[in-house]
Amino acid sequence: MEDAKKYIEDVLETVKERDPHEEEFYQAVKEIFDSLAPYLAEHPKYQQFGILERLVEPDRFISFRVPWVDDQGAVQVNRGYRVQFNAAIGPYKGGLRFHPTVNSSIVKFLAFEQIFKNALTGQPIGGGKGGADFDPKNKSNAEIMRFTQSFMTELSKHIGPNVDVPAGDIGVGGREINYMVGQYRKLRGSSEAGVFTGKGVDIGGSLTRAESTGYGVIYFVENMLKEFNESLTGKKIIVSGSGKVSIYAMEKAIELGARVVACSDSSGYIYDEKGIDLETVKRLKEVEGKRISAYAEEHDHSSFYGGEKIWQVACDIALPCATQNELDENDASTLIHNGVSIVAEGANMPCTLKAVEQFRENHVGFAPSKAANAGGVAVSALEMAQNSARVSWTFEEVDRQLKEIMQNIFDQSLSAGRQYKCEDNLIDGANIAGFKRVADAMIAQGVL
Ligand SMILES: NC(=O)C1=CN([C@@H]2O[C@H](COP(=O)(O)OP(=O)(O)OC[C@H]3O[C@@H](n4cnc5c(N)ncnc54)[C@H](O)[C@@H]3O)[C@@H](O)[C@H]2O)C=CC1
Ligand SMILES: O=C(O)CCC(=O)C(=O)O
Repeated sequence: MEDAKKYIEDVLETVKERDPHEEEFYQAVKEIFDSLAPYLAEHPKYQQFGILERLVEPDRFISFRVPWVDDQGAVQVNRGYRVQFNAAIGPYKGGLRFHPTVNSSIVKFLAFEQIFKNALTGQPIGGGKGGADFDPKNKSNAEIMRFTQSFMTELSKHIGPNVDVPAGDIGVGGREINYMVGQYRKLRGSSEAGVFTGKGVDIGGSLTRAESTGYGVIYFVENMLKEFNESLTGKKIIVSGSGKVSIYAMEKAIELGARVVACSDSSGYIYDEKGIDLETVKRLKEVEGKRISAYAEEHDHSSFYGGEKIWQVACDIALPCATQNELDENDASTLIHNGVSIVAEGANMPCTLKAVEQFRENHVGFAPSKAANAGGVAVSALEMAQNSARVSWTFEEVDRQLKEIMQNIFDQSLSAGRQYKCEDNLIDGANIAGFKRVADAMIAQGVL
């Protein structure tokens, strides 16, 4: 065990020395490697084959200029990225994020997480992620189109249905994906649909993809509750964000009898004791592009708390579904003090390492992002399968497969946690189960 711990520490030290400014990337690597000591101790082959050293270095890190012209005729320049991290079990797969905070650390942490998340789904997909430091807020439709076309002019040289298949993430939804598909087709003179997922259904997208990440989070939580013979009925839930993941997590939770009382955006949160009226949130966010405060203006029994964090609202279940490191150790203490029993990560790495430690110490049921939010990428892989076979499955069929995949991810994570940590620890369990699949595939293919 001591040898395994030393091996992990050495590789973590190298990561820090090589890219000292990449804090989020280091955090993501540490979160996974900290789970692995007992497993590595039992299987020395991983050290012999240099698996950890190879895992932390991407196959390829692509960074490029994205020039575009705004509505005033001025030239703007952004930086685009694609990290092709690991393809041991399939083509690179993972979303694109358009947000001003995107940098090398953010895209590397997201791509690294994606390797293990994708492995947990059991499907043949490797790990990648990308994006740009472009802010889509307050941009016209024409500006969004010109930006995405310029972004795709460069990215198209690096992707393909059997090479790298991007999708959406923060700031990238159906409209942006459709523009990118259009530009790819024009540049390549090819009508292959499978180069992107999250496409509009009319151009080869899969039914249920839009809902899949949020629904998957709730299916995962249902599995956790079943262990205690409990259900979602009557549970009080809070959900951060009000974007693609949050909206469909709220939708499924409400459908299954929970009471969602609060959600947020980057300006603050709303609280509605009677339960959030989701149709209003959908209209405000998906159609009108308004701030969440507009909800309180329309609903007398609700309030808006500007600039405040949602985690002060007492609840049974908290779902951080907005962005990385949005929930720190102080927020964790507040939630624990107010009696939270489950925290499930819909966003990628929304809880800091110290917050996770607090949840562990206080026996709060904790669903880590790579397991809980894997439903989105899992349905993306189902979209790829449908595109290859030139078929379209019904909403019910894709939803059925999604449920089954989330159940499998839960079962694998629970049993690996029990086997190597002797406890119901989904964090270590998910990390070990995901690592095993990728590392074994790497060993089987030689030193590359
Ligand atoms: N879209 C997908 O299929 C998947 C997304 N994710 C992750 O889920 C998270 C959300 O992604 P999407 O819903 O796709 O993005 P989105 O762009 O549709 O929504 C993001 C939401 O987060 C809010 N937000 C951003 N910063 C915030 C802050 N500091 N405090 C409160 N709210 C804040 C925004 O206002 C917006 O409501 C990200 O971490 C993403 O990586 C994970 C798996 C799949
Ligand atoms: O559907 C996909 O390929 C990407 C999903 C994603 O970016 C994620 O799981 O974080």
